[in-house]
Amino acid sequence: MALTAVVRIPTRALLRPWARLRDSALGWMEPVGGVEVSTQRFGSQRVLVEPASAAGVAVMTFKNPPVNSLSLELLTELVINLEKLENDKTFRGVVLTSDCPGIFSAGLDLTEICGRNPAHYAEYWKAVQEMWLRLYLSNLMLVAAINGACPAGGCLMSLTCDYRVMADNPKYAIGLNETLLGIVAPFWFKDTLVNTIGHRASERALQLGLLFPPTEALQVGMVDRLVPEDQVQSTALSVLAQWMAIPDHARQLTKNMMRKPTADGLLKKRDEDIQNFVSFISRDSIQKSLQMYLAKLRQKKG
Ligand SMILES: CC/C=C\C/C=C\C/C=C\C=C\CC(=O)SCCNC(=O)CCNC(=O)[C@H](O)C(C)(C)COP(=O)(O)OP(=O)(O)OC[C@H]1O[C@@H](n2cnc3c(N)ncnc32)[C@H](O)[C@@H]1OP(=O)(O)O
Repeated sequence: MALTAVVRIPTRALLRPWARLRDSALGWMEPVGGVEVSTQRFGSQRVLVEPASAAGVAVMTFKNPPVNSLSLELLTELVINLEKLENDKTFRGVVLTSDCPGIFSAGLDLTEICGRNPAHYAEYWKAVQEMWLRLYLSNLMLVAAINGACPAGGCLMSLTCDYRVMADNPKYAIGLNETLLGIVAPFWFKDTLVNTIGHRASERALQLGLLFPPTEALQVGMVDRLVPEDQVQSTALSVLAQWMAIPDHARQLTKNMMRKPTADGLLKKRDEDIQNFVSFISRDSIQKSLQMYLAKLRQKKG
């Protein structure tokens, strides 16, 4: 079924993006000559992209059941869809969210880093790096609508966003819990956290592998806002509407100025980071820890 519709955004609003917010607030919807905005839903098996009702905004929904673990396929699809949005200059902001009830993302797919061969670990780690670099340096405004549990790689993904809205449900937790699995968050995970919550709080959180319930996550600055579960996405969209009022070029240059030095840390030594990861994850002791952790997860039900 064709879902394409075309909305026309006046050229003056594209030249002055902040005018769009004001114009739409005034109920100005007249289709006058301008640039075509596709409202077509696109995406792939595990990543759905839907234009939101506000012009220039899309919602990217992860649907990799049961827990949105970041498999190689999901990572690849995420990057491809993000690139599509970036290449389509009509989009300025994206909400990232999940289709898995109660789970934003369970983080890296443990079956990708457990019981495989070094070539697979290298390929997988490159995809993890790529996901982080693309999201962290994206020119788009990214808002995470965290509608469930958000450990480890899921937390990292949300930390790449410009703003985080989380469901105020004490059952959910967010954090970089790698040490609980007997593994170590790489330096760029650490840097992303430090840039968000500061050095001391990061050191404590990383050493203890803390998973913060929503209220504590808000207190420490890991998320920016808590709302009832059914308002997570709508709040994320209204936050984006506020950010849209800022001229893109100024906001993008500012974002780049804040983030590029951190990203450069990895860009300068991607291959070395891959080698470190492969040799670390291939150790027998690490593989044993991961197998035990996976077994515990699987036993939980039994
Ligand atoms: C010196 C340093 C050099 C280099 C750096 C080295 C190393 C760094 C390496 C890696 C960094 C990794 C970061 C990560 O992201 S690791 C992943 C961490 N994730 C977690 O700890 C989350 C684990 N999952 C959970 O806590 C829960 O599943 C939940 C809270 C997300 C959801 O709970 P539910 O009760 O709703 O669901 P479950 O019954 O627990 O799970 C359902 C199903 O899914 C499987 N599963 C869960 N999480 C994962 C996962 N991350 N990967 C793969 N599979 C997962 C779980 O086993 C169940 O499977 P079955 O149905 O039983 O088969």
